Amino acid sequence: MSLLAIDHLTVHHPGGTRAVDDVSLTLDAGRALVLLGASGSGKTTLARTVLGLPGRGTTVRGSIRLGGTELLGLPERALTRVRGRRIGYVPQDPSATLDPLRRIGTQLAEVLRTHRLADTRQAARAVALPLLTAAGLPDPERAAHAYPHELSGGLRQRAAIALAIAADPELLIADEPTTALDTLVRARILDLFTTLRTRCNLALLLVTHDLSAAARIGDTVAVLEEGRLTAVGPAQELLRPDKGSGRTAGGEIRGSGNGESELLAVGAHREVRAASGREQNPKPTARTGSEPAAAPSPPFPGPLVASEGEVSK
Ligand SMILES: Nc1ncnc2c1ncn2[C@@H]1O[C@H](COP(=O)(O)OP(=O)(O)OP(=O)(O)O)[C@@H](O)[C@H]1O
Repeated sequence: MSLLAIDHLTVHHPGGTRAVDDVSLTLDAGRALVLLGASGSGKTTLARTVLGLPGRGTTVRGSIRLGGTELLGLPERALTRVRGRRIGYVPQDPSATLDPLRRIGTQLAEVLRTHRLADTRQAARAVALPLLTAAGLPDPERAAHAYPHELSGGLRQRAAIALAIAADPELLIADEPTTALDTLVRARILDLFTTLRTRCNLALLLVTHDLSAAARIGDTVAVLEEGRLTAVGPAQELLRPDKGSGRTAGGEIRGSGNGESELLAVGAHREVRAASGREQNPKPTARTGSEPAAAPSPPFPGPLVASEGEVSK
């Protein structure tokens, strides 16, 4: 049984916009699923619906099961327990989850105590430092004492990731978590997700409009267009440029819609061009001050960006 099973999910926003249209996907423990699509394609609505936060006045149909538990229709109190405890959330802007007025360590301790994973301040502190280390903060003691504004953008996002994984969730949902970061830091944060997923058997649902981020995360990619699932498949297949043509298979693969890595049919090509030198996928680098070194790059053919009007914003 898959950890996450989304079945025939349809979400209407007030006013009638069908943001998610009959989407079925699955995600297993320890695996990654990248939701890739242009602005307005429904990625955030889908991810937030899994979190139980589709938005006021939305109509949701279908099914979302986490480890066999149906999430749709759960009372708010039960959903609150699921969020944080079973599903961790990393937003684009870490200030959405970090309180600017409290130290990082205090915020981590609160999450641990809320979910009854630590009874005392001392116990919470004992867990907080390894969590900050796991999130790649090079000086966890300092980070624990810091207020969010005292950390660089990359380290702040790592602190938000530490908060998201504090309760040892089974699923991590990250919505454009690297969009605000520069290219090098972006690669390192993406590699951190891969490290967490493989070391902690954490399933990752990553929302992005960025093909290079999708390629770096790898595993399975699901392409959304106007709320519909138009392709599902392994990143290596879906994002690989055809030899010499500069196109990917992403536009020509029709997914089965059930999240399995099966490539069923061939249609029109989606044009993709290689990035310029400045956008090159960064190679692993030595530690440079505040940011720890990146993990080795995944075996993808190189940097990719969508052509104008396609999957990039
Ligand atoms: N609260 C809302 N009320 C009405 N319509 C909404 C609301 N939120 C989103 N929408 C609409 O739903 C559709 C999907 O939006 P959504 O934000 O899920 O897409 P997205 O792919 O995440 O885009 P982006 O990358 O720009 O965030 C869009 O047409 C959007 O205008």
